[in-house]
Amino acid sequence: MATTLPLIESAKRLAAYRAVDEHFPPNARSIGIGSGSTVVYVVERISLLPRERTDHVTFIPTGYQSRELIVKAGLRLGSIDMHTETLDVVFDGADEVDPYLNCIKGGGACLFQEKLVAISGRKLVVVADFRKLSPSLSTHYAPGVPIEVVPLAANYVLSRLSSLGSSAPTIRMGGAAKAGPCITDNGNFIIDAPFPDGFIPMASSSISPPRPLTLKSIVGVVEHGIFWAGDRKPVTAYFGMEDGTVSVRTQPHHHHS
Ligand SMILES: O=C(CO)[C@H](O)[C@H](O)COP(=O)(O)O
Repeated sequence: MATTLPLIESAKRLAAYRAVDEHFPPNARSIGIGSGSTVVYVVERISLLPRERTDHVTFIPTGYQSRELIVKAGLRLGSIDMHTETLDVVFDGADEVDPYLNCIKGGGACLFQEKLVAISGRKLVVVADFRKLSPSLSTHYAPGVPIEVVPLAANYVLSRLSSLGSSAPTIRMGGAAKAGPCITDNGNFIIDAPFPDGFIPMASSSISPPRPLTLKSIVGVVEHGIFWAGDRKPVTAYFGMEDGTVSVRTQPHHHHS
């Protein structure tokens, strides 16, 4: 394991640097900054740009971690609730990405704000390493689909998810640093809901399949971590590969709405 860690970190960094180099607009006004360990390198790259390219840009975070990254890099912090203008671009990580660039997100429990910021952008640029590539959603990322729920409704949502076909959905725990459940930046719980292979249908970029939408109609579900490429503006994904290259993918079909 000691030898694979630097490889993965360098894969993340290569993907993030290339994504910034190709998508940070010359006259940027506002940029969304997502969450996770890969986005750290996005902010690192942005902070290396000439100040005149970043001085007038407002950076919109997707949670506390991302807010701290922006502040510590000396960049100008904004907030999605204060911001009405479409963001030029949103950079974010992902837990699993299928060939249509549909994603599972929420491994870091930030999926609600990530989705809010992603839909507020003109385009989404995903940065990840090769481990995130997946032929079909919910086959590679073992915990399944992260779902943010109002705490009072957690048991009800668990039972609804089981009857929908999720195998052993669980409330995410805080781990060593927190007794009891993981609490999101919005004060909610996360349920991780694994689904059997094929449950989440492979969708082309223009179709939002009906089944996952039923997740949203469960009382108590705030948001789920399936990011349909068709729900958003164009998506481009940068994957740092094992051989040191970066694989750039765009949606097979672009729909401009
Ligand atoms: O969705 C997320 C947080 O909710 C992250 O973007 C996702 O977990 C990827 O993180 P990392 O870059 O550390 O693998």
